[in-house]
Amino acid sequence: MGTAVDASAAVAEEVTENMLGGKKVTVVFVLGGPGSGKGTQCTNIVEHFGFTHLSAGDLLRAEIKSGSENGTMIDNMIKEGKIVPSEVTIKLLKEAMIKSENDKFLIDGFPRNEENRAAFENVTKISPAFVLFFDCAEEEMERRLLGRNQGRVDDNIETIRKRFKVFVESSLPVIEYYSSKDKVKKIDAAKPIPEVFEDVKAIFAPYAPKVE
Ligand SMILES: Nc1ncnc2c1ncn2[C@@H]1O[C@H](COP(=O)(O)OP(=O)(O)OP(=O)(O)O)[C@@H](O)[C@H]1O
Ligand SMILES: Nc1ccn([C@@H]2O[C@H](COP(=O)(O)O)[C@@H](O)[C@H]2O)c(=O)n1
Ligand SMILES: [Mg+2]
Repeated sequence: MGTAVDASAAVAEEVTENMLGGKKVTVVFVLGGPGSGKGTQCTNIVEHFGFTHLSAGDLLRAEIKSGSENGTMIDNMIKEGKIVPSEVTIKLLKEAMIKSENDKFLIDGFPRNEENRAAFENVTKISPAFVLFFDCAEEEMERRLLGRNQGRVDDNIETIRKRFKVFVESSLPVIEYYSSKDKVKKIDAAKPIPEVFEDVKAIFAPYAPKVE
């Protein structure tokens, strides 16, 4: 009797694990300091491994452009390098995952602080398969951001310094949290782009689409 109950509980857990919008999803969090190369490598991962890339920053910038009621607040937060309240960002991520036909997601730049992490877990019940952490020195990240030339309102030296401070004080503890759960795969992101991708590829090999 005890065994039967245990077995059905295990099955139920498997069925409900990481379910969202009626599908079982795989989520990889992609973290690293501003300019560490998260977006650049996500583009490569999408091409080679069939994931959908959801950048929290891009979703927030799209929300500003859409004329949403939260637009002014988000714009002010981004200009100051501050973290937008979790409910706003999680709503955007959740909607994007449900709308997508894919079931494998790279969530780039999220969770950025403990509030992001705990709220995402509470709202979605999703745990990441792992956390990809792009490790890079501030000096190199600063050089990259100042040379990015994509017209971002936060790519100026004052905001960059604020973003570095937020990363150290609020985002590194999230990486430490997942590290304590043995979920972090750390990449040396100071290397040239193709070399970083070689290291990324080794990690994603188990997720390669099957060739029929
Ligand atoms: N390994 C690398 N070596 C040199 N330049 C790089 C490398 N990776 C990315 N870059 C360049 O650095 C800049 C920042 O890269 P990217 O936008 O991917 O960083 P990010 O981590 O997404 O930053 P943010 O958190 O600000 O969105 C871009 O101009 C990109 O071309
Ligand atoms: N979880 C997040 C992610 C981002 N932001 C805000 O967007 C800015 C830009 O993010 P990028 O990942 O594109 O660099 C970031 O500095 C924050 O202001 C956020 O609030 N929460
Ligand atoms: Mg980015």
